[in-house]
Amino acid sequence: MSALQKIMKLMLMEKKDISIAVICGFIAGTSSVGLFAASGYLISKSALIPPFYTLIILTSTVKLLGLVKAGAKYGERLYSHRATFTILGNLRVAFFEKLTPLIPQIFHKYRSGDLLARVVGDVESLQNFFLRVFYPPLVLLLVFVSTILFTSFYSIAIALILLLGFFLTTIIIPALFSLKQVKIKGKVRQDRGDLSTYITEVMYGFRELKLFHQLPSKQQQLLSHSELYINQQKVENLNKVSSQSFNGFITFVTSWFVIGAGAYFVTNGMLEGIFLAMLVMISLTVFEPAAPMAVFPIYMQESRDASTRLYEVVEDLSFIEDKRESTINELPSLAPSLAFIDIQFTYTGNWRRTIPNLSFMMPAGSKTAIVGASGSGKSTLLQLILKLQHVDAGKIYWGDFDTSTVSSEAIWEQTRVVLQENYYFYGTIRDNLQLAGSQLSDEQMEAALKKARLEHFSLEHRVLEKGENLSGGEKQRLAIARAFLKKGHLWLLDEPTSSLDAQTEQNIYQEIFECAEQDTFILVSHRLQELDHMDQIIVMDQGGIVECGSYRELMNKQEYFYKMKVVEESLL
Ligand SMILES: Nc1ncnc2c1ncn2[C@@H]1O[C@H](COP(=O)(O)OP(=O)(O)OP(=O)(O)O)[C@@H](O)[C@H]1O
Repeated sequence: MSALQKIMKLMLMEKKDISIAVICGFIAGTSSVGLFAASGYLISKSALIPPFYTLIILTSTVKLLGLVKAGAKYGERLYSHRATFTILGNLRVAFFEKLTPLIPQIFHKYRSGDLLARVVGDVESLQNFFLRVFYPPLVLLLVFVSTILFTSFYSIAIALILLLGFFLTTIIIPALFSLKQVKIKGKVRQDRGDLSTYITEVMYGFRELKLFHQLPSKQQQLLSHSELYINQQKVENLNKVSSQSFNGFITFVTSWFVIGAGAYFVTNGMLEGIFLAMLVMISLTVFEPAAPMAVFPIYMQESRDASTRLYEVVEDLSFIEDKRESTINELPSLAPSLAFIDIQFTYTGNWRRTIPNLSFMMPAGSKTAIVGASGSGKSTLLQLILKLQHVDAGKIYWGDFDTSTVSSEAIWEQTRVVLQENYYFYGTIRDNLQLAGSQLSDEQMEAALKKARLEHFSLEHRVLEKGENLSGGEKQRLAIARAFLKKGHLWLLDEPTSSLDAQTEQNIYQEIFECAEQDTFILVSHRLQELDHMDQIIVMDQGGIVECGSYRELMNKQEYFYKMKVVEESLL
């Protein structure tokens, strides 16, 4: 199924509004033609001084058709726009639902600005698919067929002239202009993507750019991208307007042909003169719904490209193949054992294996510390457990469950996580804590703040975007407070206290160990303090385990861990 067919399927969820819009459009179109036809007939008829009641009937018909046209036009606008906004809403939701499971792998391939351009720009472009591609041709066809049938009762030749005008304005001219538009459109999309990428980079990197005095040059680049985009948009709009104007010109030429042919038929007695004005008026109005056809292929192409761009992201096979069918959506609420069997992993785009081959076991309820040099793969291991990344080969078992068959949500449900970088939302401390559960009481949240040594914060304390108004240590403690409040029996802590002073760190660890007494616990740490009460310590280097054992065992062995410890002690 092509991307556009998928959009069509989503669109047809709004069948009711679409049908009403088409019916109203048809009534508006035919009543408009009827209104002008009746006016033309009325003008001719009144010249013959008909009986008074004939004039009354004709003027009433004209008035009635005027009213029907206005009402139907209103209905058409109302239902077509209502359908459009609902369709856009459905589209955004569908796109987001497909996009979220692909995070974070998606950022290996697409920059956030590009994704933003697709979510905002491409979805926005698709509003034209319904408003200008899908239903106007339907309405136009219905109105035209009925008008041509009506006209052919009076003159087949004039009906044929109208038919020719129809082909020119709906097929030939739009096709010619669309060829030019395809070239322009590609450039516009490219420029829009570039501009959006630049804007997000300048926005996110604003502070660094300022500190490194790079802001003016970046701003200059941004402005030149913006100018390029604006110029391309001008060219694009000029092409659209030229197409519409030329189409309008052809409709007038058609009307002149109708007048000429009609006059000829009247003088030859092939058409009654009283109908001439009516037929000319019909030719002037029947092309009204044809005007949007001038831009039909342009919008058709735009919709096709936009839908392809949207679906190429969410159906990218390099992400999908990682997402094997998950059949288990719930894990037992117990401390799990974890087993890594011959796992191999490489980040997308990296030439070197991040984890060449690794196997080990963590019993249920055990406390494990993972230590090692920076870049040795410690955080990667946590990401693999969380299914934020997927192993290339090998298996990870959660108890008896092969995690490739377990959904990510089921794993997250049972895990309390504090990563190196945590996100803080704009709002209050309460909003940020409620991430751990929306039903949490104030007492529970205040107790968690106390355990994380943040008792000086009230739940109403404001938090700025990304926690800008919190210190590094406060951010870490807030993340730990969230972990205290979360449910789950596996703790994954990645350098959770790296910004804290030794005393606070010790107090918080005490609280964490108390809380996690029955749970499986994994701590990634640079610092080698407080590790003597862990059940096992894993020392990693270049993605592999170089040493493993209890604190005592490793110290007695006097190899990697011992040497790291000696270096650390000498630096303290
Ligand atoms: N998103 C990523 N894309 C590509 N490579 C990555 C990514 N994240 C990490 N790496 C690479 O994978 C390797 C292991 O990184 P990882 O973050 O697991 O190390 P670490 O031991 O946790 O380091 P640190 O102690 O500094 O946090 C590094 O060489 C790193 O450059």
